[in-house]
Amino acid sequence: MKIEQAYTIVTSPGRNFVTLKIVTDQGEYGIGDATLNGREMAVVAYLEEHVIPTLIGRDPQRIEDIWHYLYRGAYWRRGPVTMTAIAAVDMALWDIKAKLAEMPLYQLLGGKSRDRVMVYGHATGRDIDACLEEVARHVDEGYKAVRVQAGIPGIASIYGVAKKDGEPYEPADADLPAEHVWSTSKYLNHVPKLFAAVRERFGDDLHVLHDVHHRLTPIEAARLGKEVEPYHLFWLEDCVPAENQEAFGLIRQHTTTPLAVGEVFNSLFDAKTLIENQWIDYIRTTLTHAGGITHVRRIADLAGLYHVRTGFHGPTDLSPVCLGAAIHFDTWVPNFGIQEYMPHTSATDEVFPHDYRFENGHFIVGETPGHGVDIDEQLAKQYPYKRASLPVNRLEDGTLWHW
Ligand SMILES: O=C(O)[C@H](O)[C@@H](O)[C@H](O)[C@H](O)CO
Ligand SMILES: [Mg+2]
Repeated sequence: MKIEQAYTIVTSPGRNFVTLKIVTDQGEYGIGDATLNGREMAVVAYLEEHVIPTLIGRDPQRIEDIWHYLYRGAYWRRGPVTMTAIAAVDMALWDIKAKLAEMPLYQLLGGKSRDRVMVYGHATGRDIDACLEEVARHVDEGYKAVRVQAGIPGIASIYGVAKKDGEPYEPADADLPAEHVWSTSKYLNHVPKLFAAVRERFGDDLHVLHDVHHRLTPIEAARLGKEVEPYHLFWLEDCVPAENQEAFGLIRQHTTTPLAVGEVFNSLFDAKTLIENQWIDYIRTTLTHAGGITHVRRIADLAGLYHVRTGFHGPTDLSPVCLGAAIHFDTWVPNFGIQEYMPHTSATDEVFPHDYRFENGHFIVGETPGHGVDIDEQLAKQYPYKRASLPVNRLEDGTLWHW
């Protein structure tokens, strides 16, 4: 069996998605997600110019060999563009292999470790009251876990909070990056009040999470972790930028609040020190941005040795192809923690027909051979690519900060 053809499909049903389709000489095909939010066309160019021409004629069943060919063979290792391109190939090849085996992907990985996959949804509001209403809506819809992000008095625009209450949040909202103003002290003073209000209204059973989105220093993160300890967060996410993995050692010494990190990682080596020192509790790296199933499986296996569980990234800027494959992975992986879930628009769901379903706060994996997600290429053509950039943050004095 040979790979006969491979091509990228760029579509924007509300937001941009990049999909790689690989077709064999026997007519079987697989698809992989190659979406890197705000940098989509860099991955398209990498795939079209450097990856696809080397795939033609190869045996699609040799997933491991193709992975190493693309990783080692490039000489230039790692990086989000390279690893997203490799991930798309890997996901498409696992899709093909599972279709050939006539099995849903989770069976090939080792079968079910659980019947359903717990997810967390996003509650966001311009102020605490609006945010609590959104938490209530999620609880009514059956969610067992909710991420809570509220506007901060004195900060006009902040990550995770929609411009208007009730609207879906979409960060890549401008052709060129919007500029926001950030104040660490206003943020740190407000967040504990938010979680006090959440616990007072919803009691102890609901799992609550919070995303700091990389904006603190280690000692500030330690303070926040300590101050929210009484509210028993499921996790505190990305409390500092993580290029310097040692920084987490300091945070860990100060707080028992569980720590999650890794949505921007693209390699096992981004997480190795964090995992081996047991400085984190959840690893968030998902399939699309870190070399696909083949590589993320290695990360999860290492994590399992150190009591670190998975908590895959799942915003709307990963396509249903990534989400579908992730649900298979989540259903199998022994050290599963939780799966992030931001519902896609109905236009996106139509372009990407899928067999996973949401039920009572959980995803239920489908039984279709492969990863269970397809793309309607005709419909995809109706939504042309439109450049969209993520915002940047500046401190009140104008210094460029982390967004
Ligand atoms: O926890 C999350 O879901 C993330 O922080 C996202 O919302 C990122 O900001 C987005 O993926 C950037 O493109
Ligand atoms: Mg995040």
